[in-house]
Amino acid sequence: MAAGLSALQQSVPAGIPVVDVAGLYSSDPVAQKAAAARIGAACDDIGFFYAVNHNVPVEIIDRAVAMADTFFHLPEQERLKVKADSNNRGYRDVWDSVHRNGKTNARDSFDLGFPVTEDDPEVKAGTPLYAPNNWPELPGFREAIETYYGETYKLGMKILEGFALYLGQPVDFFTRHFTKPVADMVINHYLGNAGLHISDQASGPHTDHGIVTILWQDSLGGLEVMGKDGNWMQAAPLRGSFVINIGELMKRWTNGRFKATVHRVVHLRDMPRYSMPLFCNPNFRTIVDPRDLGVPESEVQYPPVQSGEFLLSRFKATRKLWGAEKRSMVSNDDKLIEAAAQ
Ligand SMILES: O=C(O)CCC(=O)C(=O)O
Ligand SMILES: [Fe+2]
Repeated sequence: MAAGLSALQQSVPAGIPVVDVAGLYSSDPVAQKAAAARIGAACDDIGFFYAVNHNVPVEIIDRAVAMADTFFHLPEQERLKVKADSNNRGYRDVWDSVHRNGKTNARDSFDLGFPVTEDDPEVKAGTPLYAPNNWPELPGFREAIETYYGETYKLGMKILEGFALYLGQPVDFFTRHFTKPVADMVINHYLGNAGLHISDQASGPHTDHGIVTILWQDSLGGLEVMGKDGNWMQAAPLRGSFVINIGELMKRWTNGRFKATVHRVVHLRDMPRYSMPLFCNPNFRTIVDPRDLGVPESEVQYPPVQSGEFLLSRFKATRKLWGAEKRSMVSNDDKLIEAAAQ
């Protein structure tokens, strides 16, 4: 069963639109364009929207969450058997991700990527960010998470088709760069602990690094998005929806037209919170250049970057496993992030 429009009846903040994406799956070009127009308008405006009618079966989401919960209840020594290296595959303990104020984010996670094998040419060549996934010996875990990954990945590709239509490009303008994508998924487990202070943010203020994020969050809330007025808006959980948001690479590709908006997670409750973002990023060597979208030379705000190198620079600035000491964002939004982190 796909998640339905009943979600629309639930309360969501005025600044974050709810978009019915069913048109993207239609063979009718009018329906496709209409969905793409709503998606594009949201990305031009705040860079965040809720996607409903997205074709990801709720049973697959529920199963992934249940298996994630089982994994995070394993004894720490079991979780550490699949400890992540600097390829973002496996278990990352609370120590790894650092917040702007020097504190660690109050969460641990399980990370995986687009499936590749040991004998994949990129893996053999040692290209960063390509590595086989690092699965725990937990019956049912791999199957549930791989299935979830596959379904949300399909949604990500549909959304990229919507972006292409909206921007007047061939439908595969973005997806053609996703033959071996650096599309990492993270299962976030926010510890939750009564007595945490607001500065112990579960996830400090940040913008996402890549093209587009497909985020599932549980029913506890805590995700906050910075509004244009500088105030935080609660991105309240909307049952059956995904939160979709634009990252820095897509902002660059669209020459600043699509917004990569600062967000954070504040979770001060005495119970764990789960979220599962899928970060849709293209093949490592994709060149992200606003001129490809017809931006005249004189108006180009962002020089071309190689997607993989750009992501690496961001990981190095934010993750201890990659050498970061204190979060220092490589972003035009640095001032905003600084202000938000006070
Ligand atoms: O947990 C959430 O709701 C958001 C997580 C997030 O923003 C991220 O992992 O980039
Ligand atoms: Fe994020």
